[in-house]
Amino acid sequence: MESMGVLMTCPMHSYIQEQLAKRFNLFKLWHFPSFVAFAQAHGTSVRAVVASVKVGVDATTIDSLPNLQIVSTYSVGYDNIDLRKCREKGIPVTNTPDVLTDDVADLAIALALSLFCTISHSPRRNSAPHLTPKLSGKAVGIIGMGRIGLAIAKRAEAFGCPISYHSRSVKAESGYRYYSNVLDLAADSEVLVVACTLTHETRHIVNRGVMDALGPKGILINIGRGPHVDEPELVSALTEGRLGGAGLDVFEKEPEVREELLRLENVVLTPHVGSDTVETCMAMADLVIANLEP
Ligand SMILES: O=CC(=O)O
Repeated sequence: MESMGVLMTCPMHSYIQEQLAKRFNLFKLWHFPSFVAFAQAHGTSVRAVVASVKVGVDATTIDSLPNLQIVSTYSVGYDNIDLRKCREKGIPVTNTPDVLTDDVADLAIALALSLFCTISHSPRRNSAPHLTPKLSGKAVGIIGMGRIGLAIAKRAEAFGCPISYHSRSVKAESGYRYYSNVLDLAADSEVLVVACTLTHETRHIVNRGVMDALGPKGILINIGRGPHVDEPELVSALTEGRLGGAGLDVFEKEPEVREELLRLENVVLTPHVGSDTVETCMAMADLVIANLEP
């Protein structure tokens, strides 16, 4: 029996590519001159699409694959998949939750720690005596108290940080202080971490008002999605000293990173690598494959 046709939207970690190739009739979209050319030649063979944060699945793609039965994304976020179209066509969408939670939470803490060090280093280059702000004990506000938000909270608690959060609903069992309003959360936080899902409602959830409420000593960490933060406003706030610093793993127009951000000394940047550890990439790949197998 011929194996199922699976389309990968973009290059991913070698392990997932190898594992998919072993089991399925794998098509790599980037080996074709265009999606149209691919769809004309092989569109009817595809029964599954494997997407990632880099290249998702839009309505045109879904409409061009008449035998599509499942979209499986190699990511926890599925904001770049047209869920409405999938729902309309009865196509299930799967993702890779849980297995990457620890890595993303680790990165949020790593960004906060290295950001404090960076802020302390820049004046030191001018040889003026300067003391380091410390992370321990800082009031941490988390936007989004899902799996990742909770894992960040647990880690920050170990640093003696009081934890507050904003999310769609109160998570009473967490025992952390809930804010129904992001502005108030920011005003009462010294470190504000974005860990929520990207939706229409959470786009630019960190706007100028929130940055100003966080203030000149405040630190913003974004391990969610770039569009959660109004980036031009972020650059102004950092440049004008209205915000203390930012640790960013995600950007508004990935893979591009705004020039100004690269030049600022009070930022630490990583190129959307929250789940890029060997163990987690393998676990994510195994989950994608398990989701595809009948
Ligand atoms: O950003 C990474 C993911 O959604 O897995």
